[in-house]
Amino acid sequence: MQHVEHIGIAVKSLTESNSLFSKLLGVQPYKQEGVESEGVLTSFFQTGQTKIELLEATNPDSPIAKFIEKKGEGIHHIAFEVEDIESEMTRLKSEGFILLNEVPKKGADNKLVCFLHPKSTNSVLVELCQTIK
Ligand SMILES: CC[C@H](C(=O)O)C(=O)SCCNC(=O)CCNC(=O)[C@H](O)C(C)(C)COP(=O)(O)OP(=O)(O)OC[C@H]1O[C@@H](n2cnc3c(N)ncnc32)[C@H](O)[C@@H]1OP(=O)(O)O
Ligand SMILES: [Co+2]
Repeated sequence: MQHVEHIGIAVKSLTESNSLFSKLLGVQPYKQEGVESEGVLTSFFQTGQTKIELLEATNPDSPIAKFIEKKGEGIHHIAFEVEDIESEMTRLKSEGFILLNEVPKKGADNKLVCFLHPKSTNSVLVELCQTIK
């Protein structure tokens, strides 16, 4: 695992939270991107080497909608940059971590991603990200 690539924050309104985080961070989001497969609209802020990813659900079945329904807005996941996502997935699986997808899937911000089940990571939803070259 390399650095923390982004921290994912579940929000009800991207418009409102974009404004709040722009004030908080002193920067504007550098991109907004929908990921239909996840039922999310994302907004990214660069904060040094790491990013803040705000996530709004675009349908009621979205993991973000379910999260907010159960827990309200807040930190949703931590994403780590990895060099080779497939070898990292193999390594983590052999270490007993539970992969939520067996094949890397297309995420936002030009990444291939995989998620680990929180029950195998001390209740922290972990995302692996590999930059698509
Ligand atoms: C990929 C695009 C973008 C990117 O960066 O590129 C994204 O980051 S998209 C982010 C949204 N997508 C995902 O989160 C995909 C992975 N998530 C899932 O598969 C589910 O959300 C899952 C399995 C984590 C939870 O599924 P579900 O909500 O259906 O199950 P439960 O509500 O029963 O939860 C089971 C258990 O997990 C706990 N939980 C749920 N979400 C989280 C969370 N974000 N962090 C920590 N723990 C979480 C929940 O409380 C339950 O625990 P229990 O003790 O049984 O109550
Ligand atoms: Co993410």
